[in-house]
Amino acid sequence: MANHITFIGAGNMASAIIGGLIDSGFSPSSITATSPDDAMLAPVRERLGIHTDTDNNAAVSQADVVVLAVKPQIMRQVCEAMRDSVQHQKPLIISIAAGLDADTIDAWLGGGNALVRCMPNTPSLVGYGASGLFANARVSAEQRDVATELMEAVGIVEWVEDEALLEAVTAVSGSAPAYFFLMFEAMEEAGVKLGLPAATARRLAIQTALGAATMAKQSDKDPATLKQNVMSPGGTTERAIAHLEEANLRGTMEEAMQACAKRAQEMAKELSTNN
Ligand SMILES: NC(=O)c1ccc[n+]([C@@H]2O[C@H](COP(=O)([O-])OP(=O)(O)OC[C@H]3O[C@@H](n4cnc5c(N)ncnc54)[C@H](O)[C@@H]3O)[C@@H](O)[C@H]2O)c1
Ligand code: PRO
Repeated sequence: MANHITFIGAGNMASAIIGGLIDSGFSPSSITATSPDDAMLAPVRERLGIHTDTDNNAAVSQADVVVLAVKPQIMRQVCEAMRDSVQHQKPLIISIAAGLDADTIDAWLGGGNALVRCMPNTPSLVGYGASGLFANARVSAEQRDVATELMEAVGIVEWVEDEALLEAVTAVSGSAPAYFFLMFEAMEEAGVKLGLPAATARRLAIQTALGAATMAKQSDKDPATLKQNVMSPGGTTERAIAHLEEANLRGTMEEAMQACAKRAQEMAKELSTNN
């Protein structure tokens, strides 16, 4: 594992990853998080016991891993302002920013960097994250292991060898928590129309999703078989599933995920040229 990890940005995703690292035994004294606003850093410092700094360059100068966790729209200005310290220190760079390709970030940091691009998701906050990772040619096998260990602290990790596949990862896991939250909203609304109190419908829907996901993860049966096991011939589930198939749920999911991946592509273009 790394000796010292610096997080540039101390927001939702950075706090989630830091929390996971500490829970998995990484020493808080080996972690620094930065933000220009010390008022944002105080709760992180107090809750997690890590170092904080309002100076990105000072924080980079002691790190062997630097995680870029600021919003994509300000990434260029943040990277260019710490270019000299990155070039001097040569840490492993891990960017979790959506839609910014490895070469663009590397160039903003002065070039020649070992850089991993990561697409995490918000369930990292509760240790159930799913991250897709891509390494540029300068990343060593040991640095890959460091990145894997870092992101496995908050969930599962899948490496892709073609950077463009991070767009697919964004569609399948990065943005996908929102698809399930939409499903919870819809199920709660429908449950209320069927007469249940909203809180009851919500609790039942969420617990059912948790149960279904846990079964799908633990079972050696594929999702189609698990689905079939719920569907008694001529029964209630068969009727509901037939309705979802007729309404083209599969086609709608495909279109939504294509739109997501396309937007990731557009963002990469917009952010690398207009940033
Ligand atoms: N939220 C998601 O679902 C999600 C999923 C995948 C990837 N991401 C990526 O994660 C990154 C962070 O997202 P987030 O949701 O944690 O955002 P956030 O707004 O919660 O956190 C951003 C942090 O950056 C800090 N910051 C601003 N300017 C800075 C500067 N000059 N130097 C250092 N820190 C600075 C802010 O104080 C804040 O703590 C983004 O690039 C986003 O694309 C987010
Ligand atoms: N949230 C970010 C977005 O919606 C990136 C993946 C999840 O752009």
